[in-house]
Amino acid sequence: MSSNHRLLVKNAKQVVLICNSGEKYLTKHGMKNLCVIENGSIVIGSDGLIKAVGPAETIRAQYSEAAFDKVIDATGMCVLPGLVDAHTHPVWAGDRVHEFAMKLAGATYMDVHRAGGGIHFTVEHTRAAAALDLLASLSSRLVRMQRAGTTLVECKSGYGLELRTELKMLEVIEEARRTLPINISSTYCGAHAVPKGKTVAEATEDILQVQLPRLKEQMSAGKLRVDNIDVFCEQGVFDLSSTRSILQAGKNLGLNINFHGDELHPMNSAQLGAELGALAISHLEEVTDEGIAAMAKAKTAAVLLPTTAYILRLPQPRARDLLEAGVIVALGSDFNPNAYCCSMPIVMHLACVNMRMSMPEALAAATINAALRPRPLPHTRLPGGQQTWRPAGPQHHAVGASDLPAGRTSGARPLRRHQGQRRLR
Ligand SMILES: N=CN[C@@H](CCC(=O)O)C(=O)O
Ligand SMILES: [Zn+2]
Repeated sequence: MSSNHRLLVKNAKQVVLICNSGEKYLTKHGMKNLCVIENGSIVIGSDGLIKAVGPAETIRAQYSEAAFDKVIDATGMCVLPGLVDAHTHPVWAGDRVHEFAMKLAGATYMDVHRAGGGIHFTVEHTRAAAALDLLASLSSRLVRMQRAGTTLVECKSGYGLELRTELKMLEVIEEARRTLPINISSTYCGAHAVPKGKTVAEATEDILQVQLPRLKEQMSAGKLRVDNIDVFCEQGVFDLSSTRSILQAGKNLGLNINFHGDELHPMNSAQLGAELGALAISHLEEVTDEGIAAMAKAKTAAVLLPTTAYILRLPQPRARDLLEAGVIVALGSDFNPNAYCCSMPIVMHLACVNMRMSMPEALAAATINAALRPRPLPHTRLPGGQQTWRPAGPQHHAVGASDLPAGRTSGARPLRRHQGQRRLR
């Protein structure tokens, strides 16, 4: 073998594969027994994709004639897949540090929200901000995330609550996606709160009749890529029925349903998500046993956010119950002006200490499971050669980010079994 390869990472004490049989997600026992190669090496081809992973001896023999642009001696080190952050609100302006004092003095999240602060405060500042300034602050936040190991991040809009600013936020996310060396899954969250001066019914109508049709236009014209639709389904925000209509309308546009549910009150969001074929539901601090069973059956992922329970002093999400029931459990930082955490390692740490997940479970939740996305069905050609996904549903298998370049992957890459592999417990 004598072609030029981009990189050889050799002699790592451990190469953590997470899984090795092309799994698209892990549950239960699969999350407890991760696949690890002791003393392993990795070859990256000139296209940036992983060409081979295996015991150092095997790779040495197979690639003895190969030339590498770069060689990293990883002796004594552990090689992990890129981390995946499944829930963030990283596009915003306006510092909410003053609310921390209010919360320490006893105000709840909804007290602040009802008093016109919280999301409303951020909406006011984000509406007034220039797109370039939002892009600059988003970029520096994404760089911080990347420095902490994140290679794929879900980014939401949701601080506009009207067409102009929601589009501005999605365009900023699109620009970051196009230009920054981090992978992004983009989420339209126009139903993050009911805007001041509107009722829930009016806000829902605006989303259904104004915002979503315009989003569809922008997507069809190839100006915007949006992957998911989100709603904050909560008492005093969007009720179950308005949540249903917005999510269903998003699904009809081909967006994956990925929404905030059962956070502060049991809303039966989990059951609704399962029924609609949601890809994921975030928070779930107040999920019921019935909701857990429905999510396990529908293969709807639970995105747990340990920073939220920490900062808001909420009950911890029921990670153990979700795991035991066989739900696909993922993790996210919930980075937002109220929970300022860019680091998935800290999120994993909190998940272990406060939610009683094991280290292998937390790693699987922050890699393969957080990269869950629906399998692309046969492409539908749109005018202009653009391609689209068919709507997600529980019948579709999820796939990991396995078509991403090496160093930007989630670890959800099918790998061959090699001698010397073992399970990490
Ligand atoms: N719960 C709703 N949304 C965010 C908080 C957003 C904000 O407070 O600005 C969350 O996921 O925690
Ligand atoms: Zn959120």
